[in-house]
Amino acid sequence: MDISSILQGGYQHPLSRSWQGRRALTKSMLMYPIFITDDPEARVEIPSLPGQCRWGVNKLEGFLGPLVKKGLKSVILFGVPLNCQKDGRGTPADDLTGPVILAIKKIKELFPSVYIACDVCLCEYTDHGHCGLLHDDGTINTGPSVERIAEVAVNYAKAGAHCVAPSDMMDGRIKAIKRGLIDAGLGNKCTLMSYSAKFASALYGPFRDAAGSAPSFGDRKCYQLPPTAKGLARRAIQRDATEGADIIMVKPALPYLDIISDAASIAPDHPLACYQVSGEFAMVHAGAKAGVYDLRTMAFETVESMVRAGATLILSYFTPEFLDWLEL
Ligand SMILES: NCC(=O)CCC(=O)O
Ligand SMILES: [Zn+2]
Ligand SMILES: [Zn+2]
Repeated sequence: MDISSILQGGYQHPLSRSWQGRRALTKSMLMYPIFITDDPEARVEIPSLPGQCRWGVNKLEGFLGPLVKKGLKSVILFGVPLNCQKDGRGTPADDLTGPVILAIKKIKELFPSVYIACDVCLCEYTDHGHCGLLHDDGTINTGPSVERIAEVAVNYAKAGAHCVAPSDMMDGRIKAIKRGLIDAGLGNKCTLMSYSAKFASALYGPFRDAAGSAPSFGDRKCYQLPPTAKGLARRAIQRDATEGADIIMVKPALPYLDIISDAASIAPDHPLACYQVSGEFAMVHAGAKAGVYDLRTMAFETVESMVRAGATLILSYFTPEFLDWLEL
């Protein structure tokens, strides 16, 4: 089967079907990013992300149960391995006994209605903290990086993930992952959500504290997009749509509303996601704490601006609050 022939990966689940239409903000448009660590009993607060914790798999029932009751529809999992041997190729990423694969299975068993996406990247699992494999001189080695990232994505899909979401920004990974899913018989069973336009932003700081994924040297400017690069973002969105992405994502969200709007016109027939990242969430909280505005009003204003720009799916740490605030 050819890559461009596969559409069913994007609507195999009732929730991913709902993302194929456009509407006002509802609970089903929110995807909650959660951090899973390898101590099964962990519940460790993340100081820079108010109200967010690193969770062990044995705590997921107590954590997610009340949210599912309030209408939580989907989560995106980030692995935070603290007790594993990291190496140059991110071997622990798809360890069958690692936190992500265990959490996929646990959440499926406990909450079969919850749609499970997995962030796919190597930075949490490599000893150098970069998102791909490196040459000896420290630059990205694209071919083997793409191969490894596709392997991890397919292994998450095999473990039962409804959606795999590569955030590494290596050229060619969307095509390779789609090919890998098709070859594994999962092309029509797993959604491929591409972090297509991921900018090298100052807003990822709290996430890097949470996930322990700051690079040990250098930065990510050679693979994440320069904040001024509207043209590159448009080309990346176009390319990923052509390479077989089922959902396009823009990240961060608030400083890049123009890119969200561009994506909506470049790929009008795809669901469009945006990620209100850790630094955006922390900013909304900090402003509210300083008395600049009301937290709830500002949370709505930011997320509704993303919907207005064209987003149909929003990854947000405010998801638990929105489940209280929204009727539907
Ligand atoms: N792949 C995830 C990130 O790089 C950061 C997200 C955030 O700052 O919330
Ligand atoms: Zn990464
Ligand atoms: Zn990342």
